[in-house]
Amino acid sequence: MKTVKIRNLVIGGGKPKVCVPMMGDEEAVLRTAEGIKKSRADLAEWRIDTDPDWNNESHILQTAEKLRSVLGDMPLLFTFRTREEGGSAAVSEERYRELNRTMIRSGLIDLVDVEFFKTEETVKSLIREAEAHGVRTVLSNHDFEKTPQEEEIVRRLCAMQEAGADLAKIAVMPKEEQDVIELLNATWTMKKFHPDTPVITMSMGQRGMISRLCGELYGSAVTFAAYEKASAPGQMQVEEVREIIEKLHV
Ligand SMILES: O=C1C[C@@](O)(C(=O)O)C[C@@H](O)[C@@H]1O
Repeated sequence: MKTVKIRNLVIGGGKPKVCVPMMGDEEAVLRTAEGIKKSRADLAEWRIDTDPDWNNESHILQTAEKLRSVLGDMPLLFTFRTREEGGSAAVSEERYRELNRTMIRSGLIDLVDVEFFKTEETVKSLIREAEAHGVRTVLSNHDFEKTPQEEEIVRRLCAMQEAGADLAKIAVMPKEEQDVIELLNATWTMKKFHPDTPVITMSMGQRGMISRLCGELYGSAVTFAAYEKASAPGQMQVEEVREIIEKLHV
C-alpha cells in the first residue's frame, strides 16, 4: 500500500495510526492537547466546529498557534465537521471554504479534512490550495444513519482517490451486524484492489467498535480514539485502542 509521510509519521500499511480529536473552546482543546501529547496517540484532530467561537478567524489562528506549540512535532488535522455530516455547526459553503483556506495558508496545520459531498468547486479549490501549501487533504464522508452497500462505499472511496485525496475516509452507522461486515469488506477491497491512496474507514456505534481495532488486517490506515471525550459514537479511549492494536499486530 502506498504511504503518506507527515512530519515523522508514516500513514498507510502496518499498524493503524491513532488520531485523537480535540473539542470545545480554546481552554478545552489546549487541555486535551496536553493530554494527547503525553498519550500514545500518533496525531491530533482539531474539531473546530465544536468551538463556540469558530467563526472568528483571528481567534482560531491564535488557538492554532498555541496548539501547534503544545503538540510540537505531532501532526495536526484541522476538521470542520458540518451539521449535515454529524458535526456541531452549520456553515455556508462560502464560509466553509474561507475558513479552511485560512487554516491551509496559516502554516500551522499538517492535514485538512474536506467533506467530499461539498460542491465540486469547493473540493477542487481546497485540494489545490492544500497542495500549494504542503498540507495533506483528507477527503471524508459520514453517514450517521446507515451503511451503504459495499459497492457504494468502494465507489465513494475510489472517487475520493481520483479527486486527489491524500487520504480517503468514510464513517458509517451500522443498523445490524451485516453492516459492519459490509464496511470491512469494502475496506479490504480497497486494500486489495485500490491501494494507491490509504483509506480510513469506521463503522460507528457499539456494533461497529471492532472496525476501529482491526485496521491493520482489513486496510484502514487511521483509527480515531478518545482522550476522555469521544467525538463520535463507538470511539474507545486512546490507551485502550493502542494496547489492542499492538496485540493484533501481525
Ligand atoms: O471523521 C471522523 C471520524 C469520526 O467520525 C469517527 O467516527 O471516529 C470522528 C470525527 O472526529 C472524525 O472527523
